Amino acid sequence: MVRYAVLKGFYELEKTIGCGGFAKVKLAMHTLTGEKVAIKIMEKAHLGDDLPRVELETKALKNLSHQHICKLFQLIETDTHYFIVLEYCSGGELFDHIVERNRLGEGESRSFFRQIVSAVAYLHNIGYAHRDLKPENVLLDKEHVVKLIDFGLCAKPKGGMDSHLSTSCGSPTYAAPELVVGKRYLGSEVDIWSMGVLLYALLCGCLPFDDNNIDTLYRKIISGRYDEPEWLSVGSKRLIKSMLQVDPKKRITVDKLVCHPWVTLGYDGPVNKDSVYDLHVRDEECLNVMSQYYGMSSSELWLRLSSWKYDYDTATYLLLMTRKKRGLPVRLVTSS
Ligand SMILES: O=C(Nc1ccc2c(c1)CNCC2)c1ccc(F)cc1
Repeated sequence: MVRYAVLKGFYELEKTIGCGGFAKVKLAMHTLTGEKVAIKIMEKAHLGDDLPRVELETKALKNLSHQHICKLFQLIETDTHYFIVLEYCSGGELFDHIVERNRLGEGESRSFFRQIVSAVAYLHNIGYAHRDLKPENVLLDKEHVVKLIDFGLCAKPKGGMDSHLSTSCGSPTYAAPELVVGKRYLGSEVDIWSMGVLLYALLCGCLPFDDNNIDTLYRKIISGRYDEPEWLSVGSKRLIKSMLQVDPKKRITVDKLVCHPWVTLGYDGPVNKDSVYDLHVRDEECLNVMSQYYGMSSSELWLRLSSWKYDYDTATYLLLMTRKKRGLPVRLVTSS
């Protein structure tokens, strides 16, 4: 097991649970709370021009607090590595869940899709676009609640959500036509297209546009033509069609999506895009447990925590709050 000195005593590293392009994700245990976390480890020397993505992701994650977005607990930088400590999503990738079952029924697809729409609507509402929505970036926690990850390509256009972007990014298979042809595009519109691809994958168990040859794949995306398996209901076909519109101006908007008839069928209303958490809430019980351990007053400890340095104290506090939300005892593991 490769040891990282900076983590010693704070996290116990366990197995590798993911290997992305420039990052490795390892399961770990936060020593003071005993809680499982996922640590995204990146070697600076291997990052090259991907370095700005790390800064973008960490900057975004510090501002995001939503029940369907993977939580950031701590940021660690050494001379040679970045470590991003995140919420562990023990249910793994939604993609694997779909493949295991071949495809999902409408009810289960709708449940997952509503959670994805909730997270994306929240992002757009605060001025972010994800820009890399794909099944691999939709994880499930142990209760199979959706958690969006990988904000390495998200954008917060300076001019707000109505100003165009031009960086070509994301995976071609899920990329909108305007992105693929290199036109300037709106982050919100490409996210809608990618969610259309995600919904298709949920309901059909395959991708609407797929080909091993990249040029053929581009041609399929730009054509906007895809198969409609016979098991798709009229309602789901209509919704997918409204999202996979080649002309971004004809594409459904997220405000229409949250109250679309197919999305709300069987539910008592539109998708709730608000976060159920406030970003930096003061929780007396968690503060008391930590202040006893640190031998200082709650107010003194809150003074340190409320600057949100995303250091080990931030991680301890946020993980105690996670335990509390799960109805687990709010306690620290003092015996070493
Ligand atoms: O928890 C994560 N991944 C994860 C967790 C559990 C399992 C997997 C990935 C994949 N195999 C099944 C079990 C995870 C969390 C945050 C992140 F940015 C990247 C990955």
